[in-house]
Amino acid sequence: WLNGNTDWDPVWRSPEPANNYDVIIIGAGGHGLATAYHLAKYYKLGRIAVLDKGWLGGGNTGRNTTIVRSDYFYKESADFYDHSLHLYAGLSKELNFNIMYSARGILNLAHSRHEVDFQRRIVNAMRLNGIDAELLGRDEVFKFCPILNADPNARFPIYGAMRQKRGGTVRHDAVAWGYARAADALGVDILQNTEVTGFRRDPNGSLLGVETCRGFIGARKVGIATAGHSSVVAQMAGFRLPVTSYGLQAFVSEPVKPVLNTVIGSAVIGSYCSQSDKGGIVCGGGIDPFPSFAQRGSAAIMEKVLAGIIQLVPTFSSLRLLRQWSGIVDYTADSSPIIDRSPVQGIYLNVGWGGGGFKAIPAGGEAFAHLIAKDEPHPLAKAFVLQRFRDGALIDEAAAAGIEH
Ligand SMILES: Cc1cc2nc3c(=O)[nH]c(=O)nc-3n(C[C@H](O)[C@H](O)[C@H](O)COP(=O)(O)OP(=O)(O)OC[C@H]3O[C@@H](n4cnc5c(N)ncnc54)[C@H](O)[C@@H]3O)c2cc1C
Ligand SMILES: CSCC(=O)[O-]
Repeated sequence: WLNGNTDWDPVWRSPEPANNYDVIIIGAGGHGLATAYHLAKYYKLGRIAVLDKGWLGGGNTGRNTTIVRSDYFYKESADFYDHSLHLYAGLSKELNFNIMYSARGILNLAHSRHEVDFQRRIVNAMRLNGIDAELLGRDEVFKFCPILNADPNARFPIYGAMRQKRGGTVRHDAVAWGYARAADALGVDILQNTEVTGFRRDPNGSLLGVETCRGFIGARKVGIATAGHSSVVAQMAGFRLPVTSYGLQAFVSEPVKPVLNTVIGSAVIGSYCSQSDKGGIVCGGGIDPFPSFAQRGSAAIMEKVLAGIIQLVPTFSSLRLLRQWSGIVDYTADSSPIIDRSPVQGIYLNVGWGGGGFKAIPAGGEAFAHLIAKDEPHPLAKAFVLQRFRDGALIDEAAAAGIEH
């Protein structure tokens, strides 16, 4: 149906596993699929397979709140995420698939003059890094987003906001589907329902391939892009990672007419939301305060996040909640990712994105493919290495990495 013929034409194949590949990527989320696409298109690295224990895009890439932005504090992060945002702007054309990038802006609200002072410092730091951040005064905020609570006596009155105009939203499923279709068309085998259960190495410790629920599959290079399960997969290969997995929830209301023209969030309140193209108000907040591999979440977080949303937009109190879900996010100590070789020769890592890796998928795929193909870090990812946790060269983006993360 994609190519105009009448009988059903799959958007991607469902091949049987080959006996071996040149590269196996574990995890058919956005990062894994984007990596395979880059390896096939730009490095022509022979036989490539992406394995997923479930369905492609069924992990965090299909469960997130679709925000993209690059308003990070440190230069290493700003350069990386801004490159990703620029890639997103051209991705529909690159993949010939409408990923619905909407540069509707993102507002980080300030609720005191002290917060405004703090945001002024952050905006200046971002502008020094070339990021289009700006500081809005109170009146400018309500002119840009009229539905916000303008009551000066509110529990959290709005004093101003930090805005990034190029921030906004992207349709998350479309990112996974677009990369999957393009990678498949380049000959990448996407093996869904193929759980990796272990690694096989020869007596000298050299990597031979992966054990899966569909048998052994050989490969000399394996990339791990399994987000919340990255520590589980790393343990199969015999090493530990400095990541902890938590549940991160999201919520969507019943669909309503267009009322919210941008992304709004408040670090102090711990809630953020935007309106999806289907009309639902998509809400998110902080992680569940305990490590977990359960893709559900606690009611306490739901109550806290939704109470915060109603603070920001009181009229949303009349909305009915349609659905709640959760993903498992892998957090590092500094809320920055790990794109690096692992301690095991031939195994590579693209993990640690926590609650903020959707915006990084295009650049993450490019950087991870570069690392696997050339066995050296991508220029934009040189700082995101494991060694930083030993020598303390952390890139602490906990504040910029989203709400209460
Ligand atoms: C509720 C929520 C809201 C979020 N909101 C945003 C946002 O607005 N903006 C943003 O930038 N980021 C956001 N994030 C974070 C973002 O979604 C993730 O960082 C990003 O999607 C990670 O992509 P990935 O490809 O690394 O992981 P995933 O998409 O999770 O893919 C990993 C895949 O690995 C597979 N896998 C795991 N173990 C195995 C195994 N043993 N064998 C085979 N396959 C395996 C899984 O099935 C999964 O499909 C949010 C996350 C959540 C949960
Ligand atoms: C989960 S918060 C999303 C983000 O990083 O903007």
